[in-house]
Amino acid sequence: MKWSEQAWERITPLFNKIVEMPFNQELLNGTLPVEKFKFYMAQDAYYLGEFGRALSTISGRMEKMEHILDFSQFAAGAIVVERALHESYFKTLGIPDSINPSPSCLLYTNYLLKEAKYADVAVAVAAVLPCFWIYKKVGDHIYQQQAEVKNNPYKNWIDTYAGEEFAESVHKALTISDELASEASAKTQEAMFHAFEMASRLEWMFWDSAYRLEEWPV
Ligand SMILES: Cc1ncc(C[n+]2csc(CCO)c2C)c(N)n1
Repeated sequence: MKWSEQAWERITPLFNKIVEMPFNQELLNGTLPVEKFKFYMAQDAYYLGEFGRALSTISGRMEKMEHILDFSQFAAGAIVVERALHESYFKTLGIPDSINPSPSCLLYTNYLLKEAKYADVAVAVAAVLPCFWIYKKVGDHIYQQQAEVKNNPYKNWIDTYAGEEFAESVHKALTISDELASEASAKTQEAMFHAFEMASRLEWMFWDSAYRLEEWPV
């Protein structure tokens, strides 16, 4: 079995929980309170900037030229999405430009930046993979079901993760993960599973924190 197939098996119970989260259910049926969507958007803009930085770091650590190019294209993709958010949702929803990251957002981005810089590069790739793969799977799930929902105010957002271009990036990220895993020691493969599971858990926390409008306790 491929590394990625085993990795998905490990997070399947968590993925099922993610799909059932109130944030995603209400996004899908269009009833998500706009305050929660705004909070999510603002935090996601911060996330995307840091995610782009982590992808650039990984790009520079890659051995194969093709992988350097792939990861720099992923990095550019994340920043382009961030820019698009600013041009569309930030203006229409009135989100301020300066964003303080929530505890969960900061935990997630700092975890990715730490892995990108200090972990074995195969482990760093495993840490950024849930961002691609879980969004693709959640996006596909929501996209299929929302066809029945009329006038969903969140339709444009849902559509961004159901596109062909995004599907291609996910496929590339998966292929690279499996290639690096096949060249890695058993110990490194295990560390890759751990990073993949940790980042998947942090994806759950990111949605949960948006739904709770998470604040710093002090
Ligand atoms: C918390 C959070 N996690 C994942 C994504 C999805 N995502 C953002 S950029 C990118 C790759 C672009 O090349 C993907 C898959 C998100 N938006 N927010």
